[in-house]
Amino acid sequence: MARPLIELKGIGKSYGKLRVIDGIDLDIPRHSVVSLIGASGSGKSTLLRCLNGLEDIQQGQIRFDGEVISGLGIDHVALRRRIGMVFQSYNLFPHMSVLDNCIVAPVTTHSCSRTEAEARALTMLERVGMRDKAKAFPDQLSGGQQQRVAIARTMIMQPEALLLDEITSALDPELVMEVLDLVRDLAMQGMTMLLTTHEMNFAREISDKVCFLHAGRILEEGPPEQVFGSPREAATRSFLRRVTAAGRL
Ligand SMILES: Nc1ncnc2c1ncn2[C@@H]1O[C@H](COP(=O)(O)OP(=O)(O)OP(=O)(O)O)[C@@H](O)[C@H]1O
Repeated sequence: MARPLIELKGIGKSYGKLRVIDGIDLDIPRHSVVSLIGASGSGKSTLLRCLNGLEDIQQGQIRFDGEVISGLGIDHVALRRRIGMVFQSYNLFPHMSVLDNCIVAPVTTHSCSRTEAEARALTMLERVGMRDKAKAFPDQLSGGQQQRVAIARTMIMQPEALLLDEITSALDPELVMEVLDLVRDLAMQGMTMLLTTHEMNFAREISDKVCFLHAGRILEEGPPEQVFGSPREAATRSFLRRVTAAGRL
């Protein structure tokens, strides 16, 4: 069997006495989409942040394409080129045009020349339907458009995997679909993705595997039809009842 692109083994993470990640094992095969679901505070974002080195882990090991990427002596700049991350708040630089936002990382990390970065950025902006806004500034864009630019900006670094942390949570409902459509396209093109979402129907539709996190552990994982259709654990059922009542499933 092919080696998973991302392998988490026995991951543990605490903030002081608060145990936030409590022994997580997870394999993410290349070209697959894995969704983390669970109540607020269950550790979903923290796990993503541990993966691209924004947080240290205290136990366990993370491998990316077989290479250990947790612990001391890791080049996080190089790592973040390989593992892109998109956040709930788009984090675009307000004083820079869309195009400049997209080229700032490749140019400052010298991963390519300005000319090449601009060419790549325009191609990527075309792909996310934002090429005509290349000269616009972030405050001239809707939230959905800003998030599409943020995704383009990450994709320009040609990452091998994408971490998406609640990328539609800050959006008005009518803008959610345009961002989810883009993520769906990336999945169809074979991008490996680990995402956290409160959009259960989206997780159900797009994921190869869904993991239900509860108090820092993966309490249940499986194909979406199993986790959503016939959850084994009482806590999963209770969570799904709550999201159904809230109209999210
Ligand atoms: N920097 C920090 N310092 C202290 N505690 C933190 C920090 N970041 C997160 N936590 C705590 O860790 C726990 C897990 O937080 P995390 O953001 O990973 O949850 P989550 O499942 O992503 O929640 P949500 O769905 O609300 O985004 C929470 O109890 C949170 O308060």
